[in-house]
Amino acid sequence: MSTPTPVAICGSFSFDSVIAPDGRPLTGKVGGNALWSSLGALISGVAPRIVTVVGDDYPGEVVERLQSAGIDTSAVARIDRAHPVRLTFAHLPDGGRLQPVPAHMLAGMDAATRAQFIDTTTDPETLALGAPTPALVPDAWLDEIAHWHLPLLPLVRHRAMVAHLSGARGTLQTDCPARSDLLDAPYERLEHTVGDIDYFLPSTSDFDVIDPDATIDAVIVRLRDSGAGTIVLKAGADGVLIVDGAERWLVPAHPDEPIDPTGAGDAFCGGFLAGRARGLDIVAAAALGAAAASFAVSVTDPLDLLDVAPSEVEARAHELRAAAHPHVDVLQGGIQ
Ligand SMILES: OC[C@H]1O[C@H](O)[C@H](O)[C@@H]1O
Repeated sequence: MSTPTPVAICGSFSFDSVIAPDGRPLTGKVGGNALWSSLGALISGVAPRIVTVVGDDYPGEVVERLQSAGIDTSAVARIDRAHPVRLTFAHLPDGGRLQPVPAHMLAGMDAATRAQFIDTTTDPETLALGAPTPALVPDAWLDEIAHWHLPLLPLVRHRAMVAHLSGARGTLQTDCPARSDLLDAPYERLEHTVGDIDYFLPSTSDFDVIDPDATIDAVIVRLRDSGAGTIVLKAGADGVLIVDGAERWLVPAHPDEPIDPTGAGDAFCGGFLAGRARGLDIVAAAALGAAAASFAVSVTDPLDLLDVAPSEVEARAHELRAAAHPHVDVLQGGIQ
């Protein structure tokens, strides 16, 4: 493997309470899009640097274990208040996901468990408190980092970070900004930034909010008309659709019965980032991301990914790369 170039991830850490697909409540888990995507990169062979914010009740052990595993946590900022980002997810047996968990799904739980299912992200102010700001990015990194990743951020923060990092040396990949911020005028809001993003990594559930009545092709065409570069569309169990210039590829998902799908999309983004840092072509990078995601769905505690050997991820990525194929249907009706 050639020496990877340095990568950085600027996103959130969180506490998550989840209803797993089998109905089990899993409460107070450490999580966050920056945590899952960093671990996705790590098990894909590249230790990233992280920019994030943690509250004073966030377990110090998490940051220490990441640092010991080779992840640079020097730009993790501690704030003097309770950790602001708490999310709740219900993963449905059919692969769907609800966030926050609706009240009727909490009805049968005891009071202590139910109390863990408070979701702070319905308040955009709280989400922004836990999100990184441009000022937290060390100046030296603007020259040193070859590839940046921004996981989901509130729209205002996403814009500020894209503006800051598009002037940096490295390439920029981002997830979709928070869907709740796109509802009124999704294309207009995305138009501000998509032209500055080298690799845009939304999911089909983002597309459902961006344009619920349109086909996947129609959304892609519209985003491309707005200046989007390469689009890498995460489609859950249907795999990943890559639209890169005139080329379209479909990378299948590894067939797993997920124990807890929380973090899969972010682990994909981390693996994809690692693949690019390792100089892989875009299809191989997506296969690496899909392999990382398949390990993420098999754990409930993200830190269990520290026990996954990059060679295991690599082997699975090879299988997925071999099964990837050019995808022409996107021009005719999408992958739905
Ligand atoms: O990818 C899932 C992660 O994104 C959100 O930030 C949640 O907190 C969760 O841990």
